[in-house]
Amino acid sequence: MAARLPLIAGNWKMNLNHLEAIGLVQKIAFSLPEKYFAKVEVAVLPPFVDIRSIQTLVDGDKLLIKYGAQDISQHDSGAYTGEVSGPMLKKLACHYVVVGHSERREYHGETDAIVNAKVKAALKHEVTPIFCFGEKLETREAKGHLELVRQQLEAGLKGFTAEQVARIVFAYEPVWAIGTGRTASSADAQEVCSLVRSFVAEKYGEETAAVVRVLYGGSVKSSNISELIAQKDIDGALVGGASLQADEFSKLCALAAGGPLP
Ligand SMILES: O=C[C@H](O)COP(=O)(O)O
Repeated sequence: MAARLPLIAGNWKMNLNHLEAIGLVQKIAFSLPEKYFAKVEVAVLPPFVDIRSIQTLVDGDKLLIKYGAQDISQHDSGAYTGEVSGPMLKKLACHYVVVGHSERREYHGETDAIVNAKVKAALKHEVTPIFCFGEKLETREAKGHLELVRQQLEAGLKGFTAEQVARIVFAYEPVWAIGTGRTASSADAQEVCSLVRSFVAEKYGEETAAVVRVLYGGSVKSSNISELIAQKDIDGALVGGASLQADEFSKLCALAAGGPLP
């Protein structure tokens, strides 16, 4: 199986203005010297208004930290008030964009079809989509999580070729574990991440399945990252709350890199 570099992506959600963003990225960069980046890819996903400042910092100081956005429009341009397009993100040299986060699905009515269109827009403009999916608590309790995730994958990937799927980062985020302090057990997370890889193998071939990265997200912290990342099919984490604290996030990234702690 091809080696997959772990990815730790910090989704800041609606936190930190552009000045605070600069401070946080500087602290993370200071804590994580170059040697860590050979073993883990580190990305921050700030609010749109912070991205230009982070780009300037990363470029100016030649930082190895990557960055991206939390959403993308399915359209390239036009009368879509409040939206930000793929070409705009590309121009800011964004590496990643989160698509289909449960908070967008829940609060902004994003359907699987919209998520599919947004993943497509990201791929078109060469910004790597971090495609999110996952079940709510009632589905998990009814043991319907594997079927639901399969449906979300079918719908989200509709119409894509194996070459396109190979460029997607998958993120399994059980909604009941987001911001609740309740992490899925590593076995539960592995069960779904393994399903994702099998699904990709079945539909797009073993080679594609071997290269795609599958992240887990939901109350990931420095205290649980090692166990999660030790699972065969978990290639990193999408981190919310813990990505807002420089010390905690740097420690988490260092552990994902296999240490030593900064
Ligand atoms: O995108 C990140 C996830 O929603 C996880 O957030 P959390 O780490 O605060 O639970």
